[in-house]
Amino acid sequence: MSDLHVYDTTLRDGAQQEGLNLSVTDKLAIALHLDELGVGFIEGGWPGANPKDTEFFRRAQSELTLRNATLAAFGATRRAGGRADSDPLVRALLDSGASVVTLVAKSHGGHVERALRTTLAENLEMIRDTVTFLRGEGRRVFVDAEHFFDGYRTDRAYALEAVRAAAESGAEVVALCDTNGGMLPNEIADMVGDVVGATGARIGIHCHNDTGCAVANSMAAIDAGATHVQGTINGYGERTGNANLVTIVANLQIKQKRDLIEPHRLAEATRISHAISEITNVAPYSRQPYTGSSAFAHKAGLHASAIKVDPDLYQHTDPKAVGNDMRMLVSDMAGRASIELKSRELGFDLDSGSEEDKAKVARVLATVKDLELRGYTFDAADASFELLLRRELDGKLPDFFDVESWRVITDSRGEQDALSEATVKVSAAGKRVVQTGEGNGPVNALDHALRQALASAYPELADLELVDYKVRILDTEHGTDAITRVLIETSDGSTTWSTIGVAANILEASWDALLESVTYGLIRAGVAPR
Ligand SMILES: CC(=O)SCCNC(=O)CCNC(=O)[C@H](O)C(C)(C)COP(=O)(O)OP(=O)(O)OC[C@H]1O[C@@H](n2cnc3c(N)ncnc32)[C@H](O)[C@@H]1OP(=O)(O)O
Ligand SMILES: CC(=O)C(=O)O
Repeated sequence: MSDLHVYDTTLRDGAQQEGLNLSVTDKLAIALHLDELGVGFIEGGWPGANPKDTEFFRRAQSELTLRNATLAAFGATRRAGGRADSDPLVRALLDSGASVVTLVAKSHGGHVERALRTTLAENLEMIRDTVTFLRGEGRRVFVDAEHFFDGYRTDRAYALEAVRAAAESGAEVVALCDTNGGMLPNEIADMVGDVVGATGARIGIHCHNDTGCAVANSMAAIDAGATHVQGTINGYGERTGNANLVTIVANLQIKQKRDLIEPHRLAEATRISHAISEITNVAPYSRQPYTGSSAFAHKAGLHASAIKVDPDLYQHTDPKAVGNDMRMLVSDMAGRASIELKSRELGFDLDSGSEEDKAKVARVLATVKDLELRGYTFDAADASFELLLRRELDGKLPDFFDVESWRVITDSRGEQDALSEATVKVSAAGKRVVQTGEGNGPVNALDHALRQALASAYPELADLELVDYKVRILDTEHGTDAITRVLIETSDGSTTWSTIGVAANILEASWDALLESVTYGLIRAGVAPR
């Protein structure tokens, strides 16, 4: 295994992201995921700065069993003019019970004078005193040299003195921080190379993504001699975020063949990245390198036709290495190969080379292109594509129910919120049902009425839930005559699927998407028409 430290700061710097708010229980759960991923260090927060982080470290001592990682407590050097042994925040670091303490220290002369409002000499003394004290108390100490690169530009000698002060006092690592995130890879490489040579200290790197270069900057620093890298899961962090640690690890491990974490752990990266998104309640970024749902999704027909021969022709690596999957997207950019591969993904073999299969593929392709011209978008509605495919292959879909009519009214009374009421008339399992349903909007009311009407024939529908509803007006030049596209996302508790409806009338488009959602749900549940 490589001796490069993989240091995660999701629970501290990641939690500095706007809108991201973690409870102690959330933090404990995320720590377990990070440990499973195989990171070396987990920075849990700043004990003493807020009761939540203090509580996290208290509970971690009895409730958190880490198999791979070491927990680190983050804090600052002692206050100017004080003493480390009596500084309440430094003492809180000791009380946290963490065996590793990471101290943020100033390394930029301008910040010392303007933000700390103390002298350059006193700042060096704050570093020495705090590191020495914590080392004396048996802690491993890492130092985060804040604003290092900006400081190096304005006063290289002082920036290096700060690194030496930390290292000579016993800091095991001095992580150079691009705190404002404004650096570029070539500058970082030069500066890190210089610091490694000039100080002999073990150097780490901590980058923010304000230039969109956080990962590239971290990689450049490692190339230049850094042996400790900090980052966060999903690139969470203040402003535009921190370096995405999974991207860095995957790059180093897959592209540069450095053994950082065991391959079976890297193969859990996509699942863990998404599991952490669930806890943070921040929607996963689909275009995230390696772990995003679009990271290995292919839309263009030419790509699909080459991928049919060999996936490596249009993929930089095997998605399985990070636990992701290749996906085919079907749209008006599809070709025959896209349909064949997507069908295979859905469990239909249209790839035999027979004339019959070729004709089916051509028919599906023509239908997709025609519908896309009329406003459909199947790459966002996988379930509707599967229904289209089944319709084309079997001639029709299973005859679960017949719709006689539907109607919806919305009324507003005085100060009360507007309420919608829908009536649907359907036949299923040999019975005609007239059912009303209420909702806070017309689609919600239609969804309730439809599923209640079908409930006795298909109790399986009770598990379905409409989780997202998106409307887009196409061709807005025509004002109210424009076409409406509705995408509905439905969940059965374990899986979600998307269906589409397109019509001049928003309710008709919504109704069509709802019917597809229910039909797909019944097929998925393995139900036969009753
Ligand atoms: C670059 C980074 O992201 S570092 C991590 C930043 N994270 C956070 O700030 C989140 C947690 N912070 C907090 O809860 C609070 O800011 C606390 C508890 C740390 C301090 O709160 P307060 O005592 O109310 O001080 P306040 O936040 O206004 O100012 C910070 C103080 O720390 C001092 N300080 C800043 N950096 C350092 C440092 N590296 N070493 C020592 N002191 C420092 C500042 O000069 C200021 O001192 P002052 O009170 O004498 O003016
Ligand atoms: C320490 C830290 O988070 C920074 O300088 O960005």
